[in-house]
Amino acid sequence: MLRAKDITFGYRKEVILQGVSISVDRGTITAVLGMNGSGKTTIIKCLNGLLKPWYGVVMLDGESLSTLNREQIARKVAYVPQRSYESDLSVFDAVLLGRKPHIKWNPSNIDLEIVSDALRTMGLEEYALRPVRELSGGEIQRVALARALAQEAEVLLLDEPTSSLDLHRQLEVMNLLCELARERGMAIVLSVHDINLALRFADKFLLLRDGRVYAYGERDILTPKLIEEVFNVPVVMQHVYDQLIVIPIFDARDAKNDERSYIKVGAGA
Ligand SMILES: Nc1ncnc2c1ncn2[C@@H]1O[C@H](COP(=O)(O)OP(=O)(O)OP(=O)(O)O)[C@@H](O)[C@H]1O
Repeated sequence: MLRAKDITFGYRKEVILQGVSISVDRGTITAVLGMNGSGKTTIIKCLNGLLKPWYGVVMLDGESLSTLNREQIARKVAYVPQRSYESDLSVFDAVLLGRKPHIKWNPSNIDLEIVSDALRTMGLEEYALRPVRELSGGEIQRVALARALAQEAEVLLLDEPTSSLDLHRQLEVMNLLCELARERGMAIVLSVHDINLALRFADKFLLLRDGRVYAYGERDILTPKLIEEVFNVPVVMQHVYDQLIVIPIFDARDAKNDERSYIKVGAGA
């Protein structure tokens, strides 16, 4: 559905991404992982055509993104940025904006129904008439997700979609994304810092380090050694209730030498 080949991109003269390739199939979730500044947002923006790669090509359903205009892209690709906007619009109108690529003159009853469905799915019905700027960070993040749902795109690109959500909402949103992938066949790419959330819900993993692909593949590529190399933190991986989890470990001797490198996760870790 969405393929990027050998993407190289930089801001001004500085190279940020080098030779990044990714292939996203319908019905799957790909998690993009890496340290702060490794290029996760940048690759997601390249996949959406918001940034034009210096080299390489992004193909959307067999067509090069560079040959499509914003509206053609928006009919197929929805993008939820990391920092969602604060706006004077009501929640309903903000979500209705998701229908823009489909609306000619006025929204039809079908458009309004789709917006209502998206609000319902994201648990936002009671907020429909409130201005977005009065909502909490997590509520605004759900508005952005509702708008992406209303867009009815086949590809969903999400930049840290769970970063402002409480534990309950994180699981709710990730389960919803799984449902969208499995039942509607959407191709989903998300950047995420919570490696355990990624492990639990994603099918494929793209690990970036300094703008290059350090590893790319299915769950079996994620080993403690690889995670340590990418995040510079030693970890162990354990099964808990059939769920593989990553636990950062604390080495007192090394931490004494370099406090920045290690994260303490609690006694006995
Ligand atoms: N508009 C910009 N102009 C110049 N440099 C930028 C711009 N946007 C990002 N960068 C730089 O590009 C690099 C990659 O940024 P990017 O936002 O893609 O990283 P990220 O992996 O998403 O980081 P984070 O986990 O902190 O969100 C960083 O060094 C950042 O400072």
